[in-house]
Amino acid sequence: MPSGEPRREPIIELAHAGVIFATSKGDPLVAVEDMSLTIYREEIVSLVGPSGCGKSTVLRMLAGLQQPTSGDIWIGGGKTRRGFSEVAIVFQRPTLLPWLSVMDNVLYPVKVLQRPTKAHRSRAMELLELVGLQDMAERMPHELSGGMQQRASIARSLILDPKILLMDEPFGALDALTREDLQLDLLDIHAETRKTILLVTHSINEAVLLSDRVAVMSARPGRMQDLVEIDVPKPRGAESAARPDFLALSQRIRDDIFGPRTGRKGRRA
Ligand SMILES: Nc1ncnc2c1ncn2[C@@H]1O[C@H](COP(=O)(O)OP(=O)(O)OP(=O)(O)O)[C@@H](O)[C@H]1O
Repeated sequence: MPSGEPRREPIIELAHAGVIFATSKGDPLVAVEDMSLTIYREEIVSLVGPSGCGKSTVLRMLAGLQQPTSGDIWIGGGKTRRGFSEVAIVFQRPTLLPWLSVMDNVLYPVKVLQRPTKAHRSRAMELLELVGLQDMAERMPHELSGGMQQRASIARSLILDPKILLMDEPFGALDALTREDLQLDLLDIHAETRKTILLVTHSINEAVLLSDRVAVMSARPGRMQDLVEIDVPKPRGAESAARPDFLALSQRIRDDIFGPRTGRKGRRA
């Protein structure tokens, strides 16, 4: 590392982590095998790979929702999570509680722990501003579009000030234009909050646009296949996708997943 560059501090470490499920038939299913990856504080890392390769399983391990059956996981330097504030997760579907207003949904994680204070309310309002929903605080979830609901979910995920945001295909259920909008908003949210973000996505373009590094997993059993440093200059925007370096990185990831193209018609090998 060149002198003068800040030392990168690991915040997530997967060391030879694996998960074997018992299927309903009783057979073992190796979902993730020998997965090692270090993620540094304030990074955005995307996890990509073929369907069923174990991306969500890795995320669930880091969220504490799935125990590794082999290997180890460290979060924030410890083997066990120290509290709610370390990790928050955003799913593909917004998962707002339909009987609570947007403000009360954002405050919900606080309410599970204690009575929200004035400071919590003003923080919730700041977060709603951050995601562009400041005028929607008193609305009910059904009055919001899908994109707005996902913005509210992102605001809610930040209310306990987690160190790490785990996002499982967070824009996968949105139309293409809303998706683009939220991708760029996520870059703004990251610039403001400096959270470490691990993003599972099926979109190579999204991974390259948003990430510092892209971890490519092999087909099941999922292992680390490639770790791609995304050195496309920041700040990035929609126009970044036309840059030759962006296109070359996207192609490398595509080749990792599908194999290189061969022949005049560009068929895969
Ligand atoms: N609870 C479970 N019991 C048994 N098998 C499971 C369980 N959860 C996941 N699997 C299997 O583990 C493998 C990995 O699943 P996972 O959802 O992690 O993959 P993924 O890469 O996120 O998939 P996708 O890209 O399609 O969302 C799949 O074959 C899946 O069927």
